Amino acid sequence: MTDTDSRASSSDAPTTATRASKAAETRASGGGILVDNATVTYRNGHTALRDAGFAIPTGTITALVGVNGSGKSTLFKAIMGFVRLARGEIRVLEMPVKSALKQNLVAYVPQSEEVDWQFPVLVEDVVMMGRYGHMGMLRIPRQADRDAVDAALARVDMSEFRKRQIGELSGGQRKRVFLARALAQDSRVILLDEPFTGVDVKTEDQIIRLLRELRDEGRVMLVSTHNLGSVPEFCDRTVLIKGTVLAHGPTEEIFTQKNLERAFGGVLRHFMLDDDGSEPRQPFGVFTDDERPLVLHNGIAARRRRHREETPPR
Ligand SMILES: Nc1ncnc2c1ncn2[C@@H]1O[C@H](COP(=O)(O)OP(=O)(O)OP(=O)(O)O)[C@@H](O)[C@H]1O
Repeated sequence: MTDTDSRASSSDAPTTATRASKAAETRASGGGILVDNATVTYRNGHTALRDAGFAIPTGTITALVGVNGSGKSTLFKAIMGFVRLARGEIRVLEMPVKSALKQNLVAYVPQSEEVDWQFPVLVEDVVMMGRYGHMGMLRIPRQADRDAVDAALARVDMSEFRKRQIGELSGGQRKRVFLARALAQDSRVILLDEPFTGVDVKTEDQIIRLLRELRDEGRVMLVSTHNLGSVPEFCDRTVLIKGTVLAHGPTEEIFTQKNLERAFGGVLRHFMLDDDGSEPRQPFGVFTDDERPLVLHNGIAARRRRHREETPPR
């Protein structure tokens, strides 16, 4: 897909100073994802992403948070090489996007709306698609491919559904199948577009547990989500986006009331409550963009109690 027109100009050529700072960012990215000055302009002239920059290391889960239309999917498309950058650069695992894609290192778990659920295909066939890049031209699966599919289905607890048509599954089951496809691909970088939309809390917890395991295996995950309440629980880092990157870094530093207000403006429902009415007041703030609200106490994101015993995000 080439949804963009190229607007690169000679004045954007990197100077020695910018090259040095980019090298520093690449080191800081720890070989994960580096987005440097990335700008995407669609064919109709709309610039959906302007001079976006952040770096995330491997072995981490990063939330991509912003209002509808802030450029989250556009950023995913740019990392997947579906849209061209007008200027700037994206590097994945210290290589250009093209090379990373060629080596099957990047997997994408799409939003539900992007999938044709009426298309007659079995669950196991969807997961096998993750193996295509490992097969020859004729796409004849070998034992290693079948083993990878079996393992991936087992890991998301969907083995018993393997002969079902994909359209016959619930929303949460469909998400798990697409996660299994990413697992079968054995990619090091996994991009998840709204993995929690339309799934119940139990499935959401299952997905979060799996993402933590993948993080501990040294993979890098970028997760777009409107479930603000879940972000401090499982995302080590956060990228706040609104046409550009407003802020990025460790979630506890980025998920502040001030930053969230910048990212969401008046879009979020935001309540301020006093805890006991005593002076000086210690306000609770509740931000809600979806079914799971984010609770801030003294401007700091609170976590759900039941996750406190688990390994804290790094
Ligand atoms: N193919 C396209 N051509 C022109 N403009 C587009 C195209 N795709 C997206 N846009 C515009 O680019 C902006 C960013 O869209 P994008 O889909 O990246 O947002 P998003 O943050 O993923 O939104 P959501 O949370 O609703 O999924 C929006 O203003 C959108 O209308």
